[in-house]
Amino acid sequence: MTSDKGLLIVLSGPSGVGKGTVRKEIFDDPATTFEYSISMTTRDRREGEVDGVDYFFKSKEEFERLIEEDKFIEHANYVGNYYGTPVDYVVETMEKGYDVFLEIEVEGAKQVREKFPEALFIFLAPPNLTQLEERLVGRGTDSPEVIKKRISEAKRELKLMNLYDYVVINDDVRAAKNRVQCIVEASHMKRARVESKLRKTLLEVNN
Ligand SMILES: Nc1nc2c(ncn2[C@@H]2O[C@H](COP(=O)(O)OP(=O)(O)O)[C@@H](O)[C@H]2O)c(=O)[nH]1
Ligand SMILES: Nc1ncnc2c1ncn2[C@@H]1O[C@H](COP(=O)(O)OP(=O)(O)O)[C@@H](O)[C@H]1O
Repeated sequence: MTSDKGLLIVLSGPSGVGKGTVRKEIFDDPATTFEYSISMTTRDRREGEVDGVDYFFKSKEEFERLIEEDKFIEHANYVGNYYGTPVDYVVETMEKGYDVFLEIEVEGAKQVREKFPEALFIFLAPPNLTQLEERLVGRGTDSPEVIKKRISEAKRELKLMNLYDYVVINDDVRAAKNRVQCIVEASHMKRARVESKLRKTLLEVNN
């Protein structure tokens, strides 16, 4: 039985759909009880970002050494930089009984599914491709060529959404945050019900 262990929650989806925005909304809510796993990356620190808060910023050499040492649950090369989820923090936090939340791109989520099939996988989807493109343009961080590439990548990624446990449409940030929180609550209730049934069956078998 695993009831003492925390749940691993994975929020993923195409670039520009609003993963970072929804994640921030979730963690700005004092009612949120899950722990955020801070990723490691080799990308440059942006203005206002703090090492150890937004990311652990690493050199390429250091990141590759950590890959060699098997220190990641998953890692991916995204637009020329490495991103990865540190294994120790996630495992230790779940062992203590806390839920751990990952906000990662689609390739990384695929790797997590292989290692933690019991995790909760939530795909954040745009209301439509036009709005996805508008968000990428509106964010102002990518050139028109990069946006074109991200849209074509998004079309491929959207086809994978049926592999997830839940799809949340990010039409409104607050609504999407609420949906994610409800899904986590529901998953806890479902897990408790399954474990209670298992316990009953075990009692019957043992008597
Ligand atoms: N696979 C993986 N992806 C990550 C991780 N951390 C962040 N990402 C994803 O990497 C992508 C780029 O993140 P970032 O450079 O912060 O840019 P932005 O989110 O597009 O502003 C986003 O889709 C994040 O969800 C991680 O540990 N592993
Ligand atoms: N529900 C929403 N409605 C309108 N704009 C949104 C919504 N969610 C996010 N955005 C905007 O879309 C852009 C991309 O969001 P971001 O969180 O950076 O995406 P991701 O982390 O998935 O790449 C940002 O400019 C953000 O303000």
